[in-house]
Amino acid sequence: MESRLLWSELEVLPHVPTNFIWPKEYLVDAEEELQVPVVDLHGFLRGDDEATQHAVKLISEACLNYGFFQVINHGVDPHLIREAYEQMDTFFKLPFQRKLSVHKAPGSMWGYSGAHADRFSSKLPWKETLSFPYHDNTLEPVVTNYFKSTIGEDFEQAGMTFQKYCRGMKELGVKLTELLAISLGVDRLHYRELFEDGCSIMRCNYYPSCQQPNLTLGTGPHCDPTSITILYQDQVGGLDVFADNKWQTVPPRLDALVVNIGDTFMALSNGRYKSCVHRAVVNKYKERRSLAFFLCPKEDKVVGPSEDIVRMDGTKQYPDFTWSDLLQFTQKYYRADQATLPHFTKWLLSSKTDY
Ligand SMILES: C=C1C[C@]23C[C@H]1CC[C@H]2[C@]1(C)CCC[C@@](C)(C(=O)O)[C@H]1[C@@H]3C(=O)O
Ligand SMILES: O=C(O)CCC(=O)C(=O)O
Ligand SMILES: [Fe+2]
Repeated sequence: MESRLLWSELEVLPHVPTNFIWPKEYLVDAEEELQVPVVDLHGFLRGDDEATQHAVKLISEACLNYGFFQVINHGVDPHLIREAYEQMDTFFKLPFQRKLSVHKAPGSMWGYSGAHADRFSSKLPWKETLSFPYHDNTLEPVVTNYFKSTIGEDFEQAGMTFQKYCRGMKELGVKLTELLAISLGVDRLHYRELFEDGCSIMRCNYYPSCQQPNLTLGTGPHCDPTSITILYQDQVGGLDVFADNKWQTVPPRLDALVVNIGDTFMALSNGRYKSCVHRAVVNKYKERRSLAFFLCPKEDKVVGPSEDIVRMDGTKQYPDFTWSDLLQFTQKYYRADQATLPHFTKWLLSSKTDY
C-alpha cells in the first residue's frame, strides 16, 4: 500500500525501495543485440503468393528458434500508432489520485495498476500499467465506451484512438495466425474461429526513469501466457530476450512492431513454436513506454494442437485447456513468470487443487 501512495515520487527517489529490488540473478545485464528477423508483410497482405511463402519461411524459422520476430508494412497506420502512444502519456501524466480512481478492482484484469503493489509484495515491477479488454463488437465501440465510462468523458478522444488501435492490432493478429497456420502445415484459416471472437488484452506500459536501474526491473522475466503479442516499443529501448543462454536486447525500430509467441500458441503448435523468456529493463535518464496487444482465444474454446500436428509429431506435449483456465491461473494462483506453462500443466493435471 505504501508503495502505491508513494508511487508518483518514486522516480525522483535516490534509492529503490526494498520491495522493488530484484534478486541478483535476475539483474544480469544483456550482453548483445538479438538479431530479430524482420518480416515485410506488404506482399502477403496484398495476396501475393510468393511474398506469402517468403514471410512464412522467415516466421517459421523465427518461431522454431526464439518465438520473436518483427513486422514492417504491417498495415496499421503509423499515425494511429503515434496518436495512441501520445494518448497513453495523457493518461499516465494525470494526477495520481485520478489514476487511482481507475484502479483495477481485486481479481479484475482491467484498469490502472501502480507496480502491481496491490497484488504482490516483493519483486515489484518499476512500471505503471493501464489494461483494458478488446473484442470485436459491431454494435458498440467497447474501448471508447470503457474510456468514457471508466476514466472520464475527457478521455473520449483517447478511447476512440485506442478503439481504432485495437481493431488494427486484432486484424493484424488474425492475419498473423494465417501465416502461422501455413507454416505449421495446417489449413490457412485453421485458427480463425478460435481467435476471431476472443477477448484480447490491451496493455499500456509506462516505465518511469529510475535512479538505480540496476536494482530493479520494469517487467520481470516471463513468457506471455497469451497466444500472440504485438508490441510497439518506443525509441528508448529496454526489451530483452533470453536467447542462447544469455540476455540479448531487441533494439527499437521505428517502423516495426515486435511479435512474439506466447504459451497458448506454444501449446497450439504442440511445443514446436517457442514462447521465449523476455523482460523489460528500466533506464536511469529516460522514461519508456510500450503498447502491448495480447491476442487471446475465445475463453471457453478448447486449446490444443490440431490432429495433423500431433500425428506428424507422434506425441501430444500438453493437455488440452481453455484460455479461461490459464487466465484464471495467472490472476488467482500463480504470478506469470518464465515457467507459467509447466506449472499450469501441473495444476490442470492435479485437478486444479494445488497452488
Ligand atoms: C494474462 C496476462 C498476465 C500478464 C498480463 C497478460 C499477459 C502478460 C502477463 C505479464 C505481463 C507477465 C509478466 C508478469 C505480469 C504480472 C506483469 O508484470 O504485468 C503479467 C501480467 C499480469 O498478470 O497482470
Ligand atoms: O515493455 C516491454 O517492452 C515488454 C512488456 C512485456 O513483455 C509484457 O507486457 O508482457
Ligand atoms: Fe511479455
